[in-house]
Amino acid sequence: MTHNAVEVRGLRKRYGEVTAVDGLDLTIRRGEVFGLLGPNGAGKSTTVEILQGHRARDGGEVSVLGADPATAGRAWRSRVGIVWQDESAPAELTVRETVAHFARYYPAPRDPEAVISLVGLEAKRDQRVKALSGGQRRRLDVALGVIGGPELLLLDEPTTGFDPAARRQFWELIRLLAAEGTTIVLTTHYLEEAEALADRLAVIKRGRVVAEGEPGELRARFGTGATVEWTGPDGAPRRVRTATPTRTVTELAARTGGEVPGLRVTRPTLEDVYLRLTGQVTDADDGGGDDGGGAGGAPRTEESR
Ligand SMILES: Nc1ncnc2c1ncn2[C@@H]1O[C@H](COP(=O)(O)OP(=O)(O)OP(=O)(O)O)[C@@H](O)[C@H]1O
Repeated sequence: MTHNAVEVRGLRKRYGEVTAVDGLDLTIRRGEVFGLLGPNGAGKSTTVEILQGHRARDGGEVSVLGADPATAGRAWRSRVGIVWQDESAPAELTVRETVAHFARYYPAPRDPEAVISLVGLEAKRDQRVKALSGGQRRRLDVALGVIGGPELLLLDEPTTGFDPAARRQFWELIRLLAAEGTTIVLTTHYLEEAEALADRLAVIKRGRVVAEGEPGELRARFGTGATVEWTGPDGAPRRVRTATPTRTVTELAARTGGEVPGLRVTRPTLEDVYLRLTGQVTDADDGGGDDGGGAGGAPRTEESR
């Protein structure tokens, strides 16, 4: 019996010639919110579909709530909540009818009215599904994902197409569910979403995990150093990446005899770390190292990587 909600070792999946998942390892603890990040085609949806038991794997070991999703039965299924990318709740039913209808599929469902309130659809409870906005529809999808009272909730890009306010409201909902003890796994392309929600996250590239940890830990591990920018004596912008920004600024200040024009010191964001980890930005793109100096140019810097 494992205390982890999800354990994946050496997972493999091919579609014909395409290797979608290529030896993926993942450990997701009970009670945590876990984010899966990665560029288009990295293998996130395939992985989530395998965890749901909706896609067969070609190799590796998978345990979800202590069972293998490939062979787990109905009782296991009722413990796992799923929010599909394209949910198709019956359009003619009202919100209340839809949630009550889905509740009947589960042995111990949550109270439909409470779930409608939880996802913030009280005001729309008697509205037909077809009359809901995209964001409201997505909330209904989440309501259907949690109506069975799942221990684990799997969400594939839940906030795609949300406006910023709807996204914030959705985050609150995820936090609420997490506070109630639900383990949550979500894929997202929004770095700020991963940072806001995830206790831990994994960055996937070409079907493998290239980094895993707490958002702050990943930033600290892979995003060391800082970028110092200023305006050179010729008026042109200068930029260096350095592990010792204070020293760089002190040297610059000594050189300019006081205020450094246009000075800006920035630390890498999670997005910077992510783009480097997935190879979508290189150090060179990112102003890494000595930029060549020029008149009154860059002070000597220590490379951070
Ligand atoms: N049903 C399928 N048949 C054939 N190839 C597929 C199928 N589903 C996914 N693939 C391929 O497998 C790879 C991984 O796809 P997957 O959808 O898992 O990635 P993803 O990380 O979820 O991408 P996105 O961020 O674009 O949703 C891609 O190259 C994709 O084209």
